[in-house]
Amino acid sequence: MVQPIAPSRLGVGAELSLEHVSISFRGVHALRDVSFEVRPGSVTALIGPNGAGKTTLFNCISGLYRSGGTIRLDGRDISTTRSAARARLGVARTFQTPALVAGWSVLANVVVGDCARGAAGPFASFLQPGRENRQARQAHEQAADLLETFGLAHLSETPVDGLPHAQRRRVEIVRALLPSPRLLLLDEPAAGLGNEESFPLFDRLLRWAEGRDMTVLLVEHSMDLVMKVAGHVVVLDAGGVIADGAAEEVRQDPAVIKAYLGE
Ligand SMILES: Nc1ncnc2c1ncn2[C@@H]1O[C@H](COP(=O)(O)OP(=O)(O)OP(=O)(O)O)[C@@H](O)[C@H]1O
Repeated sequence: MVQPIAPSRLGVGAELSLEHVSISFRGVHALRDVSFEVRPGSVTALIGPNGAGKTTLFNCISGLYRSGGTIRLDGRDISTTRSAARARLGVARTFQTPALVAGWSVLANVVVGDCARGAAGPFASFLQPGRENRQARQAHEQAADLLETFGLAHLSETPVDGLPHAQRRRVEIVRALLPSPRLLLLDEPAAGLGNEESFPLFDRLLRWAEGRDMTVLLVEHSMDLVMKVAGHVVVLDAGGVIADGAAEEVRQDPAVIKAYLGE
């Protein structure tokens, strides 16, 4: 099922391309020789049993971990680019457990996502007085629009602390969308949600993404959600890719069934 891509073709026309990505922690090979591509505008699911290396791969793509191998965004090698710079290039992510700032309102937590757009550096406000204010105002307006789209407008001024899990999850996704990322990495967005919550959330997300050229890479344990939204599925097991293809094919792949269910 895993069809190796010829090295000369790697990265051509792909939004994200991983070539021989590897990382070890004190002798444990969390990722070994991971190579696959994600097409522009697609939704790709990254699945695999617990400990397969999915979150580690997200940490490598977003730049939290430095891995071996090559990571390309739209053909550009970002393997040694710092995580803040990757964010400015359009890589956004969410975390397995929503990482929100305690004590801050929903709106404030979303507006923080705008820092990924601060590409101009510290001299920008000196060279263009008023620019920061304009940018902050724009970020607030866009955040308010997104909160409306995702059904959170009525909670705008509410501190995030007491919100139910499903709403915290939505706030984190909205924050990741604020800078209009080109590549969105979603780490288990349906964890703790039933289909009745995660399906409408994805309907909104995919409707929002239409016409925005956003590519989504999704780590997800809910196969219901994977089958609903992902055309392409990559399966990791023990740090290596064991399958890479169309969702329905991958689901029937004996190597995948064995990885999940054992012999
Ligand atoms: N910072 C780290 N230090 C040491 N080991 C790590 C570190 N990060 C990940 N690992 C190890 O790498 C392996 C892969 O972990 P990872 O969290 O990426 O798996 P996962 O597929 O996301 O699992 P799950 O589905 O349970 O979230 C595990 O053996 C884990 O213990």
